[in-house]
This record gives sequence, structure tokens and C-alpha cells, in this order.
Amino acid sequence: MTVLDSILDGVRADVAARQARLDIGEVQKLAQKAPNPVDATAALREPGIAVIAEVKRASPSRGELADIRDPADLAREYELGGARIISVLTEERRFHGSLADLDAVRATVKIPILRKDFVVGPYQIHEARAHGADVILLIVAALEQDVLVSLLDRTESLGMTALVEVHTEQEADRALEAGARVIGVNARDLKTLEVDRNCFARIAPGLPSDVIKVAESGIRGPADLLAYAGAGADAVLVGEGLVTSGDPRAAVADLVTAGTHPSCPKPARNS
Ligand SMILES: O=C(O)c1ccccc1NCC(=O)[C@H](O)[C@H](O)COP(=O)(O)O
Repeated sequence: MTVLDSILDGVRADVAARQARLDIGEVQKLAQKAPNPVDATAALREPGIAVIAEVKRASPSRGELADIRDPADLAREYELGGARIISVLTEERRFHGSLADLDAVRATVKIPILRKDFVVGPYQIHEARAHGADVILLIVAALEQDVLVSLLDRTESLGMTALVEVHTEQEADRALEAGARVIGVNARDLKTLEVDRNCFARIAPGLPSDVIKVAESGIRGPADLLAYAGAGADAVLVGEGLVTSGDPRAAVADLVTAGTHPSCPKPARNS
């Protein structure tokens, strides 16, 4: 069993327990009452390399990362540093996140919020919307193709944006076939946890120019952002490098400064 398989087993059990307490119809009603989603695609298309800053307490690869007592405060620091999107890890068992973190962040920041979790079915999408998320992560390696297509459609039908995550060329082909408009290339192999920063440079050239390309994982500072920008990234998603920095606002601002500097390679977008 891979790390991803074991995470997914836990997620399925946790979703079933939540669903037993509140069924999907009730969650859908709550989602309808939530404020309209913020347009994350527009935020990602603003000039410069977008920084997606992650609230990440722990991870399977690194164990405990940071004692984040107030995720709202951290998200505010990220926003003040110039982050375009806040990513909130809501998986509980391995990442020590929660929907309460999502609520706290939503109550605090105006910029779009990504619910970063291991989505296995429609329940979590409505749940994310009910808790104010604007973006959903869909991991190709975790989903059969028909399920990926249906979850992507459902996400967009709710006015949200799907960040479709891939790690190989084959997964990128599946993401494109499913109709993904925002594709994240995760340098971390979720089955082995190995980080390969060359993964983005291998996959990105095969993606159409109108697809928004996000480089995920292993970004420790401006030099990594510039390398990803040179390989065609529109955005970077950063967790560990920010939560362990000691000054998350300054750490985000350093990335934003690098990503908006005239010398930074420009994303090759055509729409
Ligand atoms: O971070 C992990 O160890 C991990 C293990 C298994 C599945 C997912 C995992 N991380 C999720 C992410 O994709 C990262 O949190 C995100 O890309 C930020 O990565 P980093 O900047 O390296 O913390």
C-alpha cells in the first residue's frame, strides 16, 4: 500500500463519519447559503507569478512542521505579504488540518481559498463550498477518470475552480482530457514522497498555453520560484518553506517580489 492509498483510506472513513452526521442534501443547503465563490482564475491571471501560500501543520514526509495555533493569523500574514490564494490543508490524520481551519481563514481573508484535501467524492466539494472555499484540489492519481470528470464538472457548476494535480505526463494527459483549466504539477510523488523539482519542467511544455500552470512542493525561496517561472509556471504553491520560515509575511513577500520583478520570466499565457 502506498502513502497515498493509506491517506485515502483514512479520508474515506472520515468522510463517511461526517456524512452520517450531516447528509449531502443538508451540506448542499449550507453551500447554497455561503457567499459566492471568489474568482481564483482571475487572481491567478494577474501579472507576475502568483504565490499560493499554504497553512500546513504537519505532513507524512516531514512529520510536525509548525505549531499553528491561529490559522487565521497565519493566513492574514500571508495575505499581507501578497499571497494571491491561501491553501488550507483540511486533512486531519496526517496533516492535522480541519474544516475549522478553513472556517477561521475564510472569516479573515478576502482572497480566494483552496481547500487542500484528498477529494474522493462529491460530498467534500459541497462541504468545501459550505465552508467558503473557492478552489478544490483534485488529485489525478487518486481518482478514476470518470470520477475525475464528474468531480471537475461539479466543482465548476458550483462556480468554483478546480486545481487538478498531476505528477506524470500520463496524469497530465488525463487532466487535459477531463477538461482541466488549472493544472498543478506536484514535484512530490504522493506514492513515494520523493521530491523531484525537475518534474514541472518535464511536464509543463506539454500543456496548452491557456492552461494555468502551478508548480507545487519543494519551494524554499525566490531561487526556486524563479526556476519554476523559467520553466513556465504561472504560480507556485508553497507550504513548508513558509510555515517554518519564522516570518511568513516576509517569506511570502520575498517570493512575490521575485515573481513580479521585471527580470522574472513571464508566464506564456494566451488568454
Ligand atoms: O507534504 C507531504 O508530505 C505530502 C505527502 C503525501 C501527500 C501530499 C503531501 N503534501 C501535499 C502537498 O502537495 C504539499 O503540501 C504542497 O504542495 C506544499 O508542499 P511543500 O511546499 O513542499 O510543503
